[in-house]
Amino acid sequence: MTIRWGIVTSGKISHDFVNAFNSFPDVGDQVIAAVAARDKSRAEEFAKTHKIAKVFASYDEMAMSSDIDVAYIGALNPDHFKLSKLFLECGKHVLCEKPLCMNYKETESLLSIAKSKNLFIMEAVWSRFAPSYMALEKEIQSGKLGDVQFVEVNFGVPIANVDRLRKKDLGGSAVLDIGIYTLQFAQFVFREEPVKVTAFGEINNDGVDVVDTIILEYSGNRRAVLNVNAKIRLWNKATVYGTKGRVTVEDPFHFPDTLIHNDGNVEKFSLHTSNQKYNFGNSAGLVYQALEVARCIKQGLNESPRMSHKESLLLAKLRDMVRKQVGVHFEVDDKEV
Ligand SMILES: NC(=O)C1=CN([C@@H]2O[C@H](COP(=O)(O)OP(=O)(O)OC[C@H]3O[C@@H](n4cnc5c(N)ncnc54)[C@H](OP(=O)(O)O)[C@@H]3O)[C@@H](O)[C@H]2O)C=CC1
Ligand SMILES: O=C1OC[C@@H](O)[C@@H](O)[C@@H]1O
Repeated sequence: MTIRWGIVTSGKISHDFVNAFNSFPDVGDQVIAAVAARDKSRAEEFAKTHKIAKVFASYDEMAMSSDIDVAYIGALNPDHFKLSKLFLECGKHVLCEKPLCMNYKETESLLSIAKSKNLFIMEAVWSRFAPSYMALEKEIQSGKLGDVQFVEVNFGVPIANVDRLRKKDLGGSAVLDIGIYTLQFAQFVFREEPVKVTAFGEINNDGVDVVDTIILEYSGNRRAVLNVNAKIRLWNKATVYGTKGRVTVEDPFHFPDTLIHNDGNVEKFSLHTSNQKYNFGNSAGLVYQALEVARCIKQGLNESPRMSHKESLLLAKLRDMVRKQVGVHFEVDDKEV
């Protein structure tokens, strides 16, 4: 069974996703079959660049076609719910860029639509499929660190002036865009809902958070301190501390290629290099989530155990809690889904 992908939008991350896919040595029985954009000429240009066979004049046309099995949604945050819903209701599986939705309400509604249609959907938290994350999980589960007590993560990228980050109507929010990676890292380590969330930050003149400091408290007085910053570049690493030692996930922790183990051993994970031009760091790693999507679809799964629906719901809940404390409110928060 060939898995046929339909790329939704001709944007930067869609470019990176297709580049990562096409440059990977073996994607198995999968193909990038089609693309759709708001404007057909942009879709045609995208298709020409990436040698994609089919171009659709609109998202709706591709959703209704029988030419694709799964949609990759590379749209702006406010359109994730609408477009994922469109493709699900047309019987297509979905991989939607992070954050899956603007808030918990949308996330819950979208996942229930997928369940009712018996279709696969996943939030593209691509970090979870990094080979280095598999090694990190093994290290934590091995007991070498002892009992994990503390996690600290920094994620600072100077993108506060990028429209999709700084403008509320485009879904701008540091916690939605980059803070999600720090939250998912803490959840990857502790695997339980925090008992307390404390957050404070800075908002811009559009009411969008550009800096967030988040403290997650877990059972047994375990904690995570997350520094999120859209104004300046930080040393974007994550460290997991236990009673017997620590492991550091080097910059960029959100898709790392280096782990520094407690004994000082530096473990490297090479990404398939190619002459592709990417918009974002380590984007070659975007292919690993696509391999997982295909695996799950072929096994008839509706979700991936590595980035489950429960996890997406919890991340949405935590983002809503952070936004409430920092003072960021979206119009969509007042709407019934
Ligand atoms: N996984 C990762 O590493 C990354 C993930 N992302 C995520 O991907 C998503 C897109 O980010 P990115 O690719 O940088 O975004 P872009 O600025 O490239 O825009 C993506 C698409 O959104 C549509 N769009 C652009 N402006 C508007 C607008 N004003 N109103 C409505 N639609 C518009 C266009 O679709 P069309 O082509 O159809 O016209 C565009 O191609 C975000 O949700 C972000 O969180 C982003 C970067 C990295
Ligand atoms: O997901 C992402 O990766 C890191 C940053 O580039 C951010 O803006 C983007 O959305």
